[in-house]
Amino acid sequence: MTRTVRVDLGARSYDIAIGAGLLAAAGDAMKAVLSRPRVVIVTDRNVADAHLGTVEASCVRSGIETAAIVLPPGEATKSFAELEHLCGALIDRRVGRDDMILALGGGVIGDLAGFAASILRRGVDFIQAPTTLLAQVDSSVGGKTAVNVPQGKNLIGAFHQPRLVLADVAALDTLPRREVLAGYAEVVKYGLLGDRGFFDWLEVNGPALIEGDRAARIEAVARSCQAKARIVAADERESGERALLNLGHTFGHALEAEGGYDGTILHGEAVAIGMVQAFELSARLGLCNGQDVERVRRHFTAVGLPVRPADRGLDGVPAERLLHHMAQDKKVRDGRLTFVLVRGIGEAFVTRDVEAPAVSAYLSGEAA
Ligand SMILES: NC(=O)c1ccc[n+]([C@@H]2O[C@H](COP(=O)([O-])OP(=O)(O)OC[C@H]3O[C@@H](n4cnc5c(N)ncnc54)[C@H](O)[C@@H]3O)[C@@H](O)[C@H]2O)c1
Ligand SMILES: O=C(O)C(=O)C[C@@H](O)[C@H](O)[C@H](O)COP(=O)(O)O
Ligand SMILES: [Zn+2]
Repeated sequence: MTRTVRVDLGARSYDIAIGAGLLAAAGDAMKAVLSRPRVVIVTDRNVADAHLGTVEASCVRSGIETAAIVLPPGEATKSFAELEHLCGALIDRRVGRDDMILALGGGVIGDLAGFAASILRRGVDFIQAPTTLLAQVDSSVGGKTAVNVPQGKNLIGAFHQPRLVLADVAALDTLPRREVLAGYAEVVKYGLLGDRGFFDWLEVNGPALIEGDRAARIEAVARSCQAKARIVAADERESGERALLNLGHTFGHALEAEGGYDGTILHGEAVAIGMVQAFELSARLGLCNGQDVERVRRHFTAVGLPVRPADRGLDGVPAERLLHHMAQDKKVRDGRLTFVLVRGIGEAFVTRDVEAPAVSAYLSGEAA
């Protein structure tokens, strides 16, 4: 059975369909949002090998013409160079304002193709068909699109909402385990930021979900999308509450920049470590009790996620270097860092009241 979550954004509202086998029926599902029967599919080599044929065959059955652009896999593809290459390829295929771009892949493809769609001819529609757990629970929803630059993550981008999201959990059957775990970190994020009951549920059901249990995956994707859809509908452009979705990301993005986007550390792994750090800093500031910090650390460790920079060989990075990366964070206001901290599991909040020396002391391992 397909579950549907609506993202309520007035004229830019859209549905997220969640179920098993949706890629095989993508043609019919997309028809309602196409101006003409043509879709240009942007994907990466791994996803093309596993799923492109299924989507193309479905489009043929539905009378939709397709063209495919296949990019290299990995975080390095979310770059200016690949953006230029992709825009050129879309223009060569004469993609116009009445065409539809289909982002078929993980967060890298969704963020890059979505950004290309936002700037091509000043805006072309796109559909997200997320094929990683991370993309199904997070990146395909909410309209943040971007590329990375050497100075930091997602620093060049735009808000551009998709017209439809097709989250086929059957596509996750071919996803490598390390990628499943990285996506799982963003699932846990929803529990940690605002839903203690969901975290309780994940402590019980997380291991089965990771092993491939379909029902658990559908439930986790649907609950995550419901949480994200509610926050995005309330604060589309991140002027307030949406910043909660950045829990763990101020620390995590600094680690990713240090890692050089070469696979040393995956986004979800950086977010897992970053969330533990947000809990540890909160406890150090007297905001959160130590039992909740330990519970988060224990759950991540139990499922096989990293909990400290050393778990990905990123220990020993000087605190000043990490703070230098954090100074590029999009949440900085008036030169002050903004942190998402916690009063406990399910109780995150946004604050500008943390002084850089306190963060530096924590990152340097100085006694509290
Ligand atoms: N826009 C947002 O709101 C948002 C939210 C969270 C993360 N992100 C971004 O998402 C990116 C990470 O996305 P990701 O974790 O999906 O990584 P990814 O897109 O790099 O995909 C991970 C790997 O899995 C492969 N893959 C994808 N689907 C597959 C499948 N079904 N079977 C086999 N292999 C498959 C890919 O080729 C790649 O090698 C980061 O750049 C992060 O910043 C954006
Ligand atoms: O959708 C959001 O808002 C998020 O913050 C979701 C994050 O998981 C995601 O990694 C996002 O791309 C980070 O945004 P950024 O603005 O910090 O680059
Ligand atoms: Zn993220």
